[in-house]
Amino acid sequence: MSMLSVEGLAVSRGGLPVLENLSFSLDAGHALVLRGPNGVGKTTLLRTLAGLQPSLAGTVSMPPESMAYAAHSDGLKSTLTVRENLGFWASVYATNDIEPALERMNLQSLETRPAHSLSAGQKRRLGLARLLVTGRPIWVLDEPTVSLDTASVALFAEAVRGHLAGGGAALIATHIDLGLNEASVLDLTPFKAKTPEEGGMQGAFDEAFL
Ligand SMILES: Nc1ncnc2c1ncn2[C@@H]1O[C@H](COP(=O)(O)OP(=O)(O)OP(=O)(O)O)[C@@H](O)[C@H]1O
Repeated sequence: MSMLSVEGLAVSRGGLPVLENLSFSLDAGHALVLRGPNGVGKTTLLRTLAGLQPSLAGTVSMPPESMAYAAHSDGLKSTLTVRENLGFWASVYATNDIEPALERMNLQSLETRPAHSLSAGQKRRLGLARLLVTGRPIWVLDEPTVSLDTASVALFAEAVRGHLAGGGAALIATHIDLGLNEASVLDLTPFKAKTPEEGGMQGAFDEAFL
């Protein structure tokens, strides 16, 4: 059964249509990676799914309050420490235990540091740790690995695997190889679009390896 179902979706940015006729679904335990060149509309699609802007057409179905969205910005409170930031988000989402998130994103040694004093990659690890305290099953992630070093990318990929193994799902726009061999790919590159007759779904949904 699908956690997220998108049918005939059309999205716009700055008043101009960007993508149209997108249909795909995301099941529990699965990850879908969004690919496509700069400007094709990945961020616009994710913003629309997250409810930050209206669609032009189509439907998006998911259980209420099931999505956690991580945009380009880390959404951190700069004067709060790492631990306080996660505690803040845990209170927003009414979840309790932040220890697994601290551990999973390797933040224990930084927990007393104010967020403004962190490096870009450390901030990004904290921003991603926020996902773990939301308790939300559908992760929608826009370029989550920006600023991360190789070890942190692997840490993040492991966190995604853990999330999927726990029955969650993830939609991830990324230009890099996350090493998630089990993920499917939705390639938005216009010339790569396959017709249903060629074996593709609407939106050029294509089973592939990363
Ligand atoms: N704030 C904005 N106002 C108007 N147009 C915008 C705005 N942000 C993006 N656009 C335009 O909307 C289109 C889709 O942009 P979008 O950011 O969704 O692409 P993307 O696939 O996420 O790109 P990237 O890989 O560079 O992040 C582009 O043509 C872009 O120039």
